[in-house]
Amino acid sequence: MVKFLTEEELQKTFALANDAVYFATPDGQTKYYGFGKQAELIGASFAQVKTWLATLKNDENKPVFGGFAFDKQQIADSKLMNGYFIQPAVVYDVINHEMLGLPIDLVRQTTTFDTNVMQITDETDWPSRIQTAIDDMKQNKQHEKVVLGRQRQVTLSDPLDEQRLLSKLQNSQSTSYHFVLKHCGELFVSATPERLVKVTGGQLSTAAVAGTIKRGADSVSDQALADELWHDSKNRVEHETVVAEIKERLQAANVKSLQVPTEPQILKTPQVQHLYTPITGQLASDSSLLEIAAELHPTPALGGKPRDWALAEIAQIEKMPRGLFSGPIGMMTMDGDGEFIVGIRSMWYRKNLATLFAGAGILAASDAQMEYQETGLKLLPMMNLLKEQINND
Ligand SMILES: C=C(O[C@@H]1C=C(C(=O)O)C=C[C@H]1O)C(=O)O
Repeated sequence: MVKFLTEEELQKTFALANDAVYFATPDGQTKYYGFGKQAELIGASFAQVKTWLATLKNDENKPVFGGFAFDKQQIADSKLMNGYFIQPAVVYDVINHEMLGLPIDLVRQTTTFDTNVMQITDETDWPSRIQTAIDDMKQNKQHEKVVLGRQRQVTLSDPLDEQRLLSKLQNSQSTSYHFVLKHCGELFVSATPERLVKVTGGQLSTAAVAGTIKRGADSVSDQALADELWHDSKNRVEHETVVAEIKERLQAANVKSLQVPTEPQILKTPQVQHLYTPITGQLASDSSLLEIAAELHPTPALGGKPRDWALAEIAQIEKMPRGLFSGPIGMMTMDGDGEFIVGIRSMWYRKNLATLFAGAGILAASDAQMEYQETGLKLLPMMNLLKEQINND
């Protein structure tokens, strides 16, 4: 019998492989590594992925992994950020100790460096740019919400140590999903608390995650902040917009037995706490995971309301296209099950340059400076990973 690789060996293999993927869920039910390439699709749309899936070999129910770009804007010099899907040559299902496919040969050696952060560039004019959206929403009541993102460029002294990155990621952000996709020397990394949609045997689960406040220094102040968030009308409206829209779109997609709690819960990450509403239902027999993902994306947690106005605002106010940031990323098996999460708290890395992303829901009642601070907290999971590249253990 072939010995299953240890986590450390899997992380090392990730660093050595040209094509690799890692996907783990916070409920501990899913943890996959994939290496090598059996099939791929570059620049994927929902329709293209559907057609592509039908061409793949189905023998082992080997999953495919990948992500859709947030919108149609293109990043000119990327083979990953405009949408990319891969069926790896081999997939290691860590939870079930199963290997699907044949191990690939990796003879290359990696050299590891102590990688330092050399330079950080922020969009310091972001508050004044988002103020134009706030002013517009004050004037035009039908413009309810737009989620605006900013990017931070971090220049590194040396290449990323991917093995270290994976091992540090696993020990951080325990209430978030972990996703790392590598192709053509580019890496997309996300530690996101937000599920877009999961389907298991026709049972569908999604969630609204919107409305944010910082964490407290101790449990008393943390609870006080959670209470403040839960009772804050701006955040409750922001959250309710997302819940209502998800519900409406699922009903339009003929999802049955919808369960939508009337009041939100609190979801905590180490940096922030969110309003959170889990939503479940039953997929119609003629529907699919991909169809629901296409229907839901972008929810007003990442786009806004009305959707078309918000997408136009995003394209106009944000300086650079988002690529996979806030796009649906995840995995699917050939039998129709799978899970897409929302690619936030994320970064794109290539050639010693990391681009970090964070966004915030903007309403007429928003304060631009506070939203800038909130996005600063949302950049921390990826900043911490970069800082932990330095060998100090
Ligand atoms: C857009 C992001 O987060 C989204 C915006 C939130 C908000 O504004 O309250 C909360 C969670 C996410 O839906 C991000 O983290 O980049």
